[in-house]
Amino acid sequence: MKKLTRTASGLNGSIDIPGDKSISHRSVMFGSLAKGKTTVENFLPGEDCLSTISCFRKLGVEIEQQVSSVTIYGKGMDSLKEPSDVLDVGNSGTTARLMMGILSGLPIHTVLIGDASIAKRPMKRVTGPLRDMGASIQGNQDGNFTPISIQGGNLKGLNFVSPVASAQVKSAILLAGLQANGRTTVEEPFKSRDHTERMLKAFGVDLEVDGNTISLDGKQELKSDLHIVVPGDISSAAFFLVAGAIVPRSRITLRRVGLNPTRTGILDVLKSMGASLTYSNVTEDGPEPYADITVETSELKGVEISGDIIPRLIDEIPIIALMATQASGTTVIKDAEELKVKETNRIDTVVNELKKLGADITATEDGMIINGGTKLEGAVLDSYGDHRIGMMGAIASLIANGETVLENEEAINVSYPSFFEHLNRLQG
Ligand SMILES: O=C(O)C1=C[C@@H](OP(=O)(O)O)[C@@H](O)[C@H](O)C1
Ligand SMILES: C=C(OP(=O)(O)O)C(=O)O
Repeated sequence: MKKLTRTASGLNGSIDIPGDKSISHRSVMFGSLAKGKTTVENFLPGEDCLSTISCFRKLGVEIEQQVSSVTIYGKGMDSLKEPSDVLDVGNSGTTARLMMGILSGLPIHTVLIGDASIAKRPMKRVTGPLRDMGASIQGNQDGNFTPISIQGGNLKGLNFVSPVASAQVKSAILLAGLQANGRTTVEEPFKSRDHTERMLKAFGVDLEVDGNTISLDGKQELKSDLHIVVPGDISSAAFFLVAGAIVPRSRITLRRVGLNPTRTGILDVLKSMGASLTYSNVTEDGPEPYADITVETSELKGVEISGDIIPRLIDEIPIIALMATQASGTTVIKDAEELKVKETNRIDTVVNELKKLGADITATEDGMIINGGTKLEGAVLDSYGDHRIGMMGAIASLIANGETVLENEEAINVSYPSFFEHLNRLQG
């Protein structure tokens, strides 16, 4: 339980945004599949990414980790060994689904488990197509839920049209395709984050991207000796971007924020709502662009958020909803039913927690409607074990009258272990 209070003097100063979670996971995964050494700088030492390291260590990969510096001594895909223990993905959907793609291509037997939240997240979206490629997969409710066991190997390429815009689905199928006989193609309805495509290319994989369709030939090797610099996670920066915009008398700079266009929906929304943002030190020479972003207290107005922008800001919807409570007019969020299958049902948990603070917010089938301009009152909030709901509550406390209590705040360690340290620094 954490007691939090309103910030009187505004947020000021600057922080280095910790490494991107999606890119950190992939650096360990692809480094483990490559032959040779991969070094990673600004790795995110969050619990989710530590789960990925632990899974690959159990598969026999030597990985050194000192906080945000990681070295992976890969020996190629064929060297991954059948583990004597289950692989525990903890709270991480990305670890679960991408691992399933990798494990399906290997001639070994593995069992994947996770925490109580993972046990409720649908896996058929990956186990279905992986079975079609030839993997033998068992699991609760016909392979939809963990525990899931996989006997992989001897896959054939697949032409897969995904019903959801999901980078986890896309990546899982491509990682299986990399080990399959023949060509694999994945098409998605809208473009989801493309870190897998960018990093596989950096590892020397030949892959073709045509709009929302990605194809690759199987039996390709990943080249090694790569040094990966992970940019700051825009999904973590989002909490402070919104805090800077809604807390009176604020001006903060967030350093080296990743600006991959498949992730910058939050910046488009901040801009259309009227937030003041300035960019400096823009760096575009690596596979992933990044920059420093300065945000100041701003007058905000409500907007509609729907369609192809949704996958570009899916994890930012909780904090966008809080921002909308402080904007004039109404904000409508549509086409976001994927929120229901995250660490919690984020339509329900966002609406519940913001209502406790006095917000005028209504859940809909595929999103929420927020009437803004509300003065929030302190309340007892819960993260429900969902890091993003916890951080939304902590940022809300900065503008709510009186005291706010946050239960289960430790969930924040999943993606942002230094969150409260950064918040204290900006509070001065
Ligand atoms: O591939 C990834 O790293 C992720 C993809 C997204 O999930 P979906 O693929 O389920 O949309 C996102 O919500 C998650 O935080 C990370
Ligand atoms: C949905 C998330 O992650 P994952 O799917 O990897 O658990 C998230 O970080 O908000």
